[in-house]
Amino acid sequence: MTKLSVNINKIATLRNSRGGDVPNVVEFAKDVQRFGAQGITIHPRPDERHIKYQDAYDLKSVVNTEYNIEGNPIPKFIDLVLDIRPTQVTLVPDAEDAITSNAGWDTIKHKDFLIDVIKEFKSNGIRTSIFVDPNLHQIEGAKETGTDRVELYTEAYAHHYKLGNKEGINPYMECAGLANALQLGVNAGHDLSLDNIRYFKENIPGLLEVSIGHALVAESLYLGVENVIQMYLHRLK
Ligand SMILES: CC(=O)[C@@H](O)[C@H](O)COP(=O)(O)O
Ligand SMILES: NCC(=O)COP(=O)(O)O
Repeated sequence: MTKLSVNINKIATLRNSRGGDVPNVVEFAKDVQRFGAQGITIHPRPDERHIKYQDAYDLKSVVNTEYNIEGNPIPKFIDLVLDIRPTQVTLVPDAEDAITSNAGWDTIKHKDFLIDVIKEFKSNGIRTSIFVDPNLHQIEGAKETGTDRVELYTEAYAHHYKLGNKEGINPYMECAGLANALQLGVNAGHDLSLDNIRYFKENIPGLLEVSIGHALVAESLYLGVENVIQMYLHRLK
């Protein structure tokens, strides 16, 4: 089974555009869990332009599914995650000014850093995942860091799929196969959508979790949040 973790960054973006508390991210998290989502993902960025650090604390008591916090492990982020102790932390090598995540880790170059950070999170009982491009060397490098899982960066898959280029799945199949063989768990995320999720799920062995935000919120504008969650769950069976 593949778990659906709903990324609620975009709900915070909408709220922040007015400066008040509408829509309320905590209520939204409660609702998507009630509608069947098996996880909540947030990705606080250093400028807090969408999810604020306080949101991460406010969500702690209401997330009764898997709580996944993503981000660049700068000291402030590490402290936040150690304080909250979510189910999972996903490490993403974001530049401070990145509009959205745009690359996976170089697990070879940053091996020593990743080993240290991952050790600290795991020794505090937090499952770890690292965001990687679909590249076999990076999967091998990830294994060396001691991480529990990898999150495959699916932007390229989504792009190829939209162009009708089904072979875009191939590097992801190979990387997931290697990760399975190395006993690394496989998550995936970025630009996954109702259109492209079924083919991804059908072709990726051992897909444990997908985190989806941007498309899911956009689709919900037309179809409604509850319907959209049900549609994802159906495709992820
Ligand atoms: C790691 C990843 O792909 C997502 O967390 C994505 O970057 C969401 O972040 P934004 O909502 O800031 O685009
Ligand atoms: N880890 C990926 C994520 O949380 C959501 O990415 P997107 O669906 O907003 O592109």
